[in-house]
Amino acid sequence: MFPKITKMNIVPVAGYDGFLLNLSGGHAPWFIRCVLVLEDDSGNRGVGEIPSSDGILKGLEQCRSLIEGARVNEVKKVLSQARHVLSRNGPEERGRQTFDLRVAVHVVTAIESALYDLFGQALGMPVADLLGQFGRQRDEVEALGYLFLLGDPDKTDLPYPKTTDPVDAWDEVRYREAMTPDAVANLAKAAFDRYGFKDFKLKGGVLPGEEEADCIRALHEAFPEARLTLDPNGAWGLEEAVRVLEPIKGLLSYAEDPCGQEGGFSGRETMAEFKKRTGLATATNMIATDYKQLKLAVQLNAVDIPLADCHFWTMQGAVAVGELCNEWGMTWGSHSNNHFDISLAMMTHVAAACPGEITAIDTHWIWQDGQRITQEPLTIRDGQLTVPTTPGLGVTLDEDKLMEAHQLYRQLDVGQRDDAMAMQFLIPGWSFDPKRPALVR
Ligand SMILES: O=C(O)[C@H](O)[C@@H](O)[C@H](O)[C@@H](O)C(=O)O
Ligand SMILES: [Mg+2]
Repeated sequence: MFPKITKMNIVPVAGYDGFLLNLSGGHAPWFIRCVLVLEDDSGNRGVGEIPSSDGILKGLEQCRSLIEGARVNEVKKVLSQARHVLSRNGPEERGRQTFDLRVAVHVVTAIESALYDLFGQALGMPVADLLGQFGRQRDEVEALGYLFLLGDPDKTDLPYPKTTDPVDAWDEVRYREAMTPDAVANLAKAAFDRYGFKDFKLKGGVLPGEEEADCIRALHEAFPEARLTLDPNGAWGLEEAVRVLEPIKGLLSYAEDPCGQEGGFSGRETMAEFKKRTGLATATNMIATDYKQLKLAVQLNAVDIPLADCHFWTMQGAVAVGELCNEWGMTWGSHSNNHFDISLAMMTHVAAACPGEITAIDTHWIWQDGQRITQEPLTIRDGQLTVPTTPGLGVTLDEDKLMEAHQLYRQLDVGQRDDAMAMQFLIPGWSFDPKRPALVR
C-alpha cells in the first residue's frame, strides 16, 4: 500500500524584488507566491509552488477534503476531482496583464506538483522520470538570462532591497536603475559572469519600441553569439511591431508577443500577420495559454514557440505541449514569473521531460537568487540547470526560511500582485494600458 496523505498546509509567502519594469508597470519591492506542503504517513513531504492571490488560496482550500486521506499514488484521481470542484467556480480568463490571472489551473498545478513529489519519493523516482509519455529526456536544462529595464528605487519611498555586501557584479547592478542600452548590456555582462547564459531575453513594453530595439543592439554588441529576444507583452500594434523589429530581425532568434489583440483582430491573428510580414519566429505566453487557444494559434500559424509554463498549463499539461511541439515541428519553451526555488525545480523537471529540441527556459531566479525556501536551491552554471536525480522533486524544505517568507507575507498584507503601485512615484496617476508601453504616457 502506498502512503496516505495526512496533512495539507497552504503557506502564502513573500520575498523581495527589485524595481523591474514591464507593461503592467513596475514590480513592488516584494513578490508573493503560494507554497503547498503535503505530508504523508511515511513521514515524507511533497511541495508545490504557484503564484498567490486571494482566489488561489480559496481554491486550494476548496480541494482540501479531496487531498487529505488520499494515497500518494492517486495523483490522477485527485487531480480530476480537483478540476471538477474548481470548475464549479465558473469560467476564467487570463486577462491582459503580463501575468496570468486564472485561479483553477494554478491550484491544480500546486496539488499536482506536491502529489508527484510524494509519489516520486514513494517510488524512488525523480518527477522528471514520471512526467509525460517518455519521462526524462535530458539531464541538463538550458535557462535564459531574463533581463529587465530597472526603475530608480530612490525615486520611491518603497523598501526596495539594496546590496550591502556585493559578492560580484550581478549583486552590484541588480537593484540599481538600468534604463539605457549600456545599462542593459551591463546587466547582461554581470548575469553572464555569474550564470554563464548563452541566451538573453529583454522584457519590453516599457520604453518606446525603437529604444528597446537599441537595447537589443547593445546586447548583440556585447554578446554577438547569444540568442536574443524581446518581449513587450503584446503592447505594440501590428504596424509598430513590424516597424520596430524589422530592422533588428537579424539579431533576434524569435520575437515574444510582439503584438496582440487590436482593432477587432485577436492576438493570434495579428501575430500570424506579423510572422508573415517579417519572417520572424514568434513565441507567446499570452495567446496560446490553453488547448483551444493553442489549436487556433497553430491553425493560423501564429506561433512557433508556445511558452508552456507549468504553473498555468500544469506540469503534465506543459509536457503534453512539449510532445505536440516535437510532433508538429514547433519548439517548446517555458515562461516564468517571480518565483522561489520550488518553482525552479518544478520548471526544471518539466523541461527535462519535453522531447526533442526545446528553447532555453525563462526564469526570474536571477532576481531572487540568495532568497530560498529549500535547503539547497538548484543552481545555474554555464547557463544550465542540472535535473535532480533524487526521488520526487529533489528539494528539501527549509522550515525556518519558509516561515520567514510566510511572516513577510503576513506583514505585507498584500493579496495580489500590483505593478501600478510603484509607478505612481514615476508618473502620478499612472494606470495600466495593455496597448501603451509603461513609460509612454
Ligand atoms: O514583469 C514580469 O515579471 C513579467 O512581465 C511577467 O509578468 C510576464 O509574465 C513575463 O515573464 C512574460 O514573459 O510575459
Ligand atoms: Mg512573455
